[in-house]
Amino acid sequence: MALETVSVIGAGAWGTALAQAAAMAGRRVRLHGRSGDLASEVNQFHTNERHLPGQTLHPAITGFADCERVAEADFIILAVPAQASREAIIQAGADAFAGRPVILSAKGLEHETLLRQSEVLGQLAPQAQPYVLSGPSFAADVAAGRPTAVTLAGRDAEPLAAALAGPSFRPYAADDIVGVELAGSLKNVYALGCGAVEGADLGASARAAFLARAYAEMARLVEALGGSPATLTGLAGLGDLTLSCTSTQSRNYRTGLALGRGLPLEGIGLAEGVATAPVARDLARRLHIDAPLIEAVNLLLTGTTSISSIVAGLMARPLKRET
Ligand SMILES: NC(=O)C1=CN([C@@H]2O[C@H](COP(=O)(O)OP(=O)(O)OC[C@H]3O[C@@H](n4cnc5c(N)ncnc54)[C@H](OP(=O)(O)O)[C@@H]3O)[C@@H](O)[C@H]2O)C=CC1
Ligand SMILES: O=C(CO)COP(=O)(O)O
Repeated sequence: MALETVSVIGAGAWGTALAQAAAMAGRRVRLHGRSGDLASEVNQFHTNERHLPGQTLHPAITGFADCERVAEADFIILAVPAQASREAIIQAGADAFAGRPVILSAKGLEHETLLRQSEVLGQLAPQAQPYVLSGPSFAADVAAGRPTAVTLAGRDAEPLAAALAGPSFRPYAADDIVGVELAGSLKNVYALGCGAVEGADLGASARAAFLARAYAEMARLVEALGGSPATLTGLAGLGDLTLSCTSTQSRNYRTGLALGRGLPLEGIGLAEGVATAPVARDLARRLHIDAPLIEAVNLLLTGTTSISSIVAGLMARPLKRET
């Protein structure tokens, strides 16, 4: 199957960065945003100042203002926020995805339906060939050509990984779509928690403890939901959890930081963990999986309980063996 041209749906930070990576890998890229102004900016000035300020885009990227002609490509990358994917797929039309590899790159679970991104795609466009791209990768780093390694999961993912690989972007092929999707979504919830630990000045020891117990909790959930805990040892698991739980470049971490400090959340931008946290909590409860950190982050987000009470509750849980 030819993999020369790619349509990227969503011209935010991540869609534009992935467009850049694909162009650097030698692909011809169609970048589909919602606004005509953005398409003109990409085509005239090779920039996307709103979402990737200061970055010059590769000349092989062409901007488009709508989703109507996404099918004019060998494969598709979906890069709108998780809660907008359904709308974006419907707008493009199921036929656009039929028989094509579709790379899902949003890191979130759908509110109300509790679905993973590949399940949403499967519902709306069952003929699409789903792949999931995840791992430790800030848009600004990828777009600027800083070395980045990610996981690309799906059936026979190697050719697609090769189509996106460049000198600074290294996708590793994998099989476990469920584990990779869950890891990418859940790390955002834990990044909110780690940010709050930092914001409330609970100390580096507390943050490391949160990270380690988050990893254990994530492994329980991934296994119960049909993914492989082994996936979590890789880029999409440990890699992204570490990045997002320790870097102020992460919007989820910064959102948690602001919550921990009792500051307003304006200006931080999209934090997928806020919408995914209640979904993760509902999935865990439904499966009777012990997920105290996800419960704690949800409590934090409701704003009804102080951080010190949340922490006291966690520390007072019955003692248990570590594994
Ligand atoms: N930024 C990053 O470093 C990374 C982000 N991701 C993931 O990528 C996903 C997107 O994040 P990111 O690009 O950063 O977010 P941004 O806020 O930068 O951009 C979101 C983009 O989606 C568009 N959009 C929003 N709603 C819709 C809709 N209903 N239909 C079509 N387009 C829509 C927005 O359009 P408009 O501009 O018109 O509002 C915007 O272009 C998230 O799930 C995130 O977790 C993954 C790895 C890294
Ligand atoms: O997923 C990311 C890095 O891998 C981006 O994290 P944020 O969405 O928290 O900024």
